[in-house]
Amino acid sequence: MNHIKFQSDRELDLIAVGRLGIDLNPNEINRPLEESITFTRYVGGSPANIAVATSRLDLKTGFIGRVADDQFGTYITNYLKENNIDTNGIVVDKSGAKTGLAFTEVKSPSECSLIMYRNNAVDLKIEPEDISEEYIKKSKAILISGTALAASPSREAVFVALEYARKHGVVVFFDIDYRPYTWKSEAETAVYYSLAAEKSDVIIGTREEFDTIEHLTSPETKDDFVTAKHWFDYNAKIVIIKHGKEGSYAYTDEGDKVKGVVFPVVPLKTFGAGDSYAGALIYGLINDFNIAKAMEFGAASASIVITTNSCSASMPTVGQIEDFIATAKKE
Ligand SMILES: Nc1ncnc2c1ncn2[C@@H]1O[C@H](COP(=O)(O)OP(=O)(O)O)[C@@H](O)[C@H]1O
Ligand SMILES: O=C(O)C[C@@H](O)[C@H](O)C(=O)COP(=O)(O)O
Repeated sequence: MNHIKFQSDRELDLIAVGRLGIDLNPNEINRPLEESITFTRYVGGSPANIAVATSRLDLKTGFIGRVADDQFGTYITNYLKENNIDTNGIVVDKSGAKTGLAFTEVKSPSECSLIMYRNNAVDLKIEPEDISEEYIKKSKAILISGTALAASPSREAVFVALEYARKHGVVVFFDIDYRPYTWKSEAETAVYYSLAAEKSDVIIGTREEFDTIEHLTSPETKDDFVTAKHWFDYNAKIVIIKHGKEGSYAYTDEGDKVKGVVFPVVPLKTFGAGDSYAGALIYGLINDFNIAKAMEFGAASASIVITTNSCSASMPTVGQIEDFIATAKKE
């Protein structure tokens, strides 16, 4: 049991809003990117990864976003359909904007980074008119990903989605998803992230990401409890603060603090942890798991995904997560 109130009479469980991109992961790893020659293409973009995760976990998942009017846009849309994600909220952009690319670097299992090509990125062309109130009211929850706040018209579209969600009792998950190269200034980042976080029910981020969005209001904050309490003063019911391989903490507006378990693994790469964690956590909360169990699902999903060379493609099923947890508990 958890205290998030999801409307039961909804066609969809989750609608993700925002970035649909492409990950290009090197096949030659454990070396600098300049020494990688071939890459494997995957659908990427944090909200896309999370949508694939929740759909793989049998949540009825939709998406609101824009794709480029080219082969990559076609590939992404087809991949979502193949993964049983409703694509009625996806708009083919005609402006000539291009799909955001994320080249990942795996210098070592613990030294991973991204080089992102996001000039004229099509995901930031999403417009307020792309947001359908009728579509959003069909869902139990929406996922907002912070990078969508980085530029107009995407920024305004997100706030329209937030208004519709709150109007129709749709739970708002806000994954901070801070990608610095997309933003112009720390102040602008903090303003728009704060405005969105104030309207959110569940906020998920790393310690560093919370430091970024609290840059203006409480720059000295580094304390998880102080961070969580700040957001409870608005609409937050749960604040999840992730700490990498040290695990995660959940704070509730009812005064609970829950430490998330970690499943130690030897990672192949570290990226993919956050999105797989978020997808499985959302699955758990929507299925009325208690917070500890939802976090356990998230941690297990993350540990599974970081032992692979991809993010979206390796999102696990419920059975895979349950088997992983059962095996880990036997060891
Ligand atoms: N090296 C690791 N080993 C095991 N679990 C990990 C590791 N890194 C991350 N995780 C799990 O994934 C969750 C999210 O990872 P984190 O790195 O904090 O987020 P992000 O990927 O968004 O930066 C963590 O809370 C933890 O449960
Ligand atoms: O969000 C992006 O554009 C990059 C992702 O597609 C990529 O898979 C990634 O970095 C995911 O890492 P995570 O945020 O740690 O899950």
